[in-house]
Amino acid sequence: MPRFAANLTLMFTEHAFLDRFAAAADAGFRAVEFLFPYAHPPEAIGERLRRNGLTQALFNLPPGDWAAGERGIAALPGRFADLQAGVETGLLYAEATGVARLHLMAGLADHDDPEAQAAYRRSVAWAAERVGRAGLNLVLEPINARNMPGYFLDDFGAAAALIAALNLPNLKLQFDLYHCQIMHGDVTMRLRQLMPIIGHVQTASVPERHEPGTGEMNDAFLFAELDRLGYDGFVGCEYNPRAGTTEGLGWFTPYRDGGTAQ
Ligand SMILES: O=C(O)C(=O)[C@@H](O)CO
Ligand SMILES: [Mg+2]
Repeated sequence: MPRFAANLTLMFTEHAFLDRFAAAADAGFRAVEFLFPYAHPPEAIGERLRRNGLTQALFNLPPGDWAAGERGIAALPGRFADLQAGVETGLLYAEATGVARLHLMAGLADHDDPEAQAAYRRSVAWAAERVGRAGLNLVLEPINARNMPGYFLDDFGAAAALIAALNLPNLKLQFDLYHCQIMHGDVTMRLRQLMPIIGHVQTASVPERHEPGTGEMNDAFLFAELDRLGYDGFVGCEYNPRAGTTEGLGWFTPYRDGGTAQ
């Protein structure tokens, strides 16, 4: 039975961010994820988790200047000091929340540019080692070009090749089912092939990025496949509710009160 994590950046937006933790718990979620916690003090996030009996499944390391259009800085030459500072900030929130994995965004860069490739490899290696010293995994997520034009990490094979090349025990793949379908298709076979390096999974319908079961994929089949493959992590619900978060949770009924993954 997959352990689903409500994505509080996209779900329960009927409430202020810090009130979404209670809304997710009231809806039956036992875990949450979000893109960024940095607008709030770490203690406030930790307190909401404890108060609502929630596990923090994932969040992203600081992405640079998001409002100015940056989507991560790991592949941007000349931003290594910013990358290092961002990891230290992320670790403060990791300590406050007890999260076991952090996502490092690559940024908007040409994936064929040797300087961007070198910057990214250096950033990933350093960040993985640094978060590893705190007992955490670092995950890398390929993102499709429709949602994020120009994003550096835009291929599951490239992500898997870098993870293999660096061969770090805490460096894993963030397998977003939505992106895989859009970029490559063949989702079940890629899950089977990449399962040994998967550190986090996310779900959303394709092409609209709504609730599971509302798009072209048989999402329930994929969730069962995760069970068949022995995946014991979280599945982040990174979707935009079609019409009200709670109204759209019918898909979740068979999975409510999932397990206790860390
Ligand atoms: O865009 C996605 O998909 C994500 O998982 C965001 O957190 C950006 O990485
Ligand atoms: Mg994702």
